[in-house]
Amino acid sequence: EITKEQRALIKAILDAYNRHQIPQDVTKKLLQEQYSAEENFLLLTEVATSQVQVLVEFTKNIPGFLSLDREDQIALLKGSAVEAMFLRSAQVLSEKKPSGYTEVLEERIRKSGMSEEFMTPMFNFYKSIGELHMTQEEQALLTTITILTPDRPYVKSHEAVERLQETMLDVLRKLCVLQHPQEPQYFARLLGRLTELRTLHHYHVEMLTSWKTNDHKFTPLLCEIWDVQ
Ligand SMILES: CC(C)c1onc(-c2c(Cl)cccc2Cl)c1COc1ccc(-c2ccc3c(C(=O)O)csc3c2)cc1
Repeated sequence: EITKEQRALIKAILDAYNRHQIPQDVTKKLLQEQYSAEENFLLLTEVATSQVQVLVEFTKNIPGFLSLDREDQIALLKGSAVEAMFLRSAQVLSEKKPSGYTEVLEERIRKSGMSEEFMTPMFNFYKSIGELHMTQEEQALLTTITILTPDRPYVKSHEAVERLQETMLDVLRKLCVLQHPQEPQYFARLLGRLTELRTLHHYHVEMLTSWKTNDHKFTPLLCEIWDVQ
């Protein structure tokens, strides 16, 4: 019972999701460079910065996003960047056919000078995403739903964002029923991941502080989007 409009919406979001990816010359470095806590941190910072740029381009292609209040668009991007990056890195780490990035990315995250306490929840999340075997459409829609979360700090037109998010939730719910007929709880499990993302987001604020105290530098874009420095 997916309508024609909803099919068009899925296509638009999936196309945007596939079109906007980190350039090869950036991700390739993860495979080539030395392994040291310093080098790993620098590489992850470079990749995260590139991922934020990709995220901004993807978000601009979410139908309806650009008609939101301009300041709300910024508030949604700032509020969702970390969660969208957890989702993206989770997809890379849980690829069935390891793209070669899977191992190196895990290794570099584990050895980037981040305190141990964040490893467990972070890698539990990665495991729980892997177990879902999400399709491309589900990954793209879940990222979209995360971005369109109305209760981010400083969002003024809460209802406008909520309406957009509900449109996407409705599409995702129908898609889950279609693509996972044997798993009636699948949609609920996906939404459970969004709750886990919020928790990781809270951890991430402390992660940044622990890196900062060890005098780790971020890029201007990351400082801007994460309100650090
Ligand atoms: C500033 C930095 C030290 C940092 O702080 N918190 C986190 C951070 C961490 Cl450590 C975990 C989760 C979220 C964040 Cl923000 C990070 C690193 O963030 C990342 C962002 C994005 C990728 C990422 C995306 C796509 C791809 C692809 C692909 O698309 O083909 C191939 S390799 C790859 C790698 C990895 C790490």
